[in-house]
Amino acid sequence: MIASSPDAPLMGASSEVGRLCTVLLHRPGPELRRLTPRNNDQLLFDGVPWVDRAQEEHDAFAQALADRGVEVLHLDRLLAEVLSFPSARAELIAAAVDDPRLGATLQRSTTTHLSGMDPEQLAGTLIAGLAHDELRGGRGLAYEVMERGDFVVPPLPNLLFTRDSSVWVGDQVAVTSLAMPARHRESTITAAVYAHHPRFAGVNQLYGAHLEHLEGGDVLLLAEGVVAVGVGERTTPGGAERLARRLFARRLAHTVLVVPIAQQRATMHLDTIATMVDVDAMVMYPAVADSLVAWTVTAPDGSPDLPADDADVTELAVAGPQPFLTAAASAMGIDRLRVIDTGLDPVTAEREQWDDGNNTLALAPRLAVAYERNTVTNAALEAAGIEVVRIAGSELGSGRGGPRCMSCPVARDPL
Ligand SMILES: NC(=O)NCCC[C@H](N)C(=O)O
Repeated sequence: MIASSPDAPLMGASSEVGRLCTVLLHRPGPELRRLTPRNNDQLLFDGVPWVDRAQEEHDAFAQALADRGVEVLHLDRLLAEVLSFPSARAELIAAAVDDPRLGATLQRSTTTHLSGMDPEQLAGTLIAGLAHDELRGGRGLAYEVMERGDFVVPPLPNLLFTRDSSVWVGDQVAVTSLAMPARHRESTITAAVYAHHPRFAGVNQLYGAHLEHLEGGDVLLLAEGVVAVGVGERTTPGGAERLARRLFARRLAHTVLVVPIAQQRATMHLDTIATMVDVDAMVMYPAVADSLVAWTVTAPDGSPDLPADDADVTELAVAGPQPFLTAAASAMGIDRLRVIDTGLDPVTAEREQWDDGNNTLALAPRLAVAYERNTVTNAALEAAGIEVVRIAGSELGSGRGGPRCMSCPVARDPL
């Protein structure tokens, strides 16, 4: 039986750079072995990774965090633990078969199959998926018509990128609403873990998987009370607006900067082009540094008591657009937000942006984890006084995500 620890540290985060205390990771497993040249595009990978090496790289990432005093939580273990609770099992099995491809008969036989599993097996199957030929006792028209290699329950190879399916703001957690069909089910897992695991007992959920699309990679906590939200391929303006209302209603932020980003794979999230490495510094793709703009959203004047989360009648105050760097510095109350460039020349910058050179994970002010391959960006970071913890990512990077994407901070010290 699992129990919450009375010694568990306080949870929550109010910045990108406060000392990282606890982080949620997911070690890639059998779900990555499902990737083939036929399905990798649909499953949002740019290739077919060498899984053993990806696991070694991830283990080294987790170790680098642990070596610096960070408590590492593993999503698959938390999931297996909550699957000992009947309500969590029922929720997650229902989510796994909630797929219009299946039809009622196959949904029933899949539910029966999954219900017979112990928590460990069920956690493994919810993540790695269930192929047609692994389903004993499958029935129904859809089952007959499917090919042997088809998935009754598709795998979740992008669970590796724990950043996107939940994000903490203050002491609350936003379970997000992922835009791409290949990732929808991920947030049913994070929602169940936060709702049922004793470790998170009493934590308020700030957002939900059924709401407008919002992904954690688009949410940057620039400073206490100041949240930047990228809108583009993944997060919609509607998602940014809903999050802003909720942050204001719960007094978790006073300003939300809404930042349009190009709707393309290379810039799928705001954290693919910029991340914080110090209280007043970001590493940023230089090609966007001058053109990036922000709309500044604040709670309406004279509303000290915003009534409830979704008081949709409340008009938010919206100003802009302004250059992002100007709007951010002003909201953060600093003279200037310093920018460290990814790359040196435009071609190197483009290559290192693609390889997640901007996607750093700060462990504390001026201490960040980065992929070793981005040598020019890392040298620029060091020249600017940032200590860089280098990790290998040749295989992990084939999913197009770096150290920030692969981590969800659960607790950071306040600055
Ligand atoms: N925050 C991030 O940029 N996460 C990386 C997500 C990569 C994943 N293959 C995706 O396309 O969603």
